[in-house]
Amino acid sequence: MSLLQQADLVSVPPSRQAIRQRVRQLRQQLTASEQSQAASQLAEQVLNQAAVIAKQHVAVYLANDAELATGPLIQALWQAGKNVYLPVLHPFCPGYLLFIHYQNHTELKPNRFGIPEPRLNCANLMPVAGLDIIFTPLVAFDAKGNRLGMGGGFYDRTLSQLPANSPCQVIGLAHNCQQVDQIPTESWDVPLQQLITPAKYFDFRNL
Ligand SMILES: Nc1nc2c(c(=O)[nH]1)N(C=O)[C@@H](CNc1ccc(C(=O)N[C@@H](CCC(=O)O)C(=O)O)cc1)CN2
Ligand SMILES: Nc1ncnc2c1ncn2[C@@H]1O[C@H](COP(=O)(O)OP(=O)(O)OP(=O)(O)O)[C@@H](O)[C@H]1O
Repeated sequence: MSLLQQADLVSVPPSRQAIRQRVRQLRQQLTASEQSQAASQLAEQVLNQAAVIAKQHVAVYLANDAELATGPLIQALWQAGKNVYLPVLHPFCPGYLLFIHYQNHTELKPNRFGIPEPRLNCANLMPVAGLDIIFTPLVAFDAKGNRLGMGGGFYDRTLSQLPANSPCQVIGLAHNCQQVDQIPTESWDVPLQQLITPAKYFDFRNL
């Protein structure tokens, strides 16, 4: 075995920042047709899950940075009669998200990251604990359900508000190429219970 190979065996696992950079680059290389096929497959996968069928209040996101697109999923959820909510950056509690009811006619405005979000309106606000499912975006995940996001801690902070015995299910959505061997975790990370890619359903509970 060469010295180079030996060095490889003891090499430190990639850092969170290195994983972010590599996986963001990988998903940005998906073609427009791969993206749109993935988005349609996702909608089909999600609507077939027992975990989703009986649920009413579902938080989704609008894709940014080559994330798995949710257009077809949102249409399918609406068609199935579900209430759909989108994350909005909290105006007074920095780093937290609020969830706002999203309907066909809802006006959207880009937030400071350029991601479209509904206007804040108390009448359309759903408390986190009132959601049945929160579909989260993410940059990378591993086989244990660890989740790495864009680095703002928005979902980690917001999900940490859920009571320990909450029936709300936290389900990651990602392209297949976003799975990595191992994510180095931090104390504040909120792991995923389930994750859906266009090809596969992962259940990380009772691992
Ligand atoms: N689609 C989607 N919506 C979401 C999230 C997300 O990850 N995806 N978020 C999940 O938390 C929140 C927003 N968090 C974000 C954090 C960083 C960047 C981002 O693009 N960062 C740039 C630097 C931009 C800047 O500093 O102005 C970068 O890292 O290149 C985007 C969203 C709420 N909504
Ligand atoms: N529950 C929390 N309370 C306070 N700070 C937090 C909490 N969760 C995360 N943070 C802070 O947020 C910052 C970013 O966290 P991290 O890199 O894990 O975000 P991320 O998972 O990539 O992003 P996101 O959750 O928005 O998708 C960290 O500096 C961390 O200290």
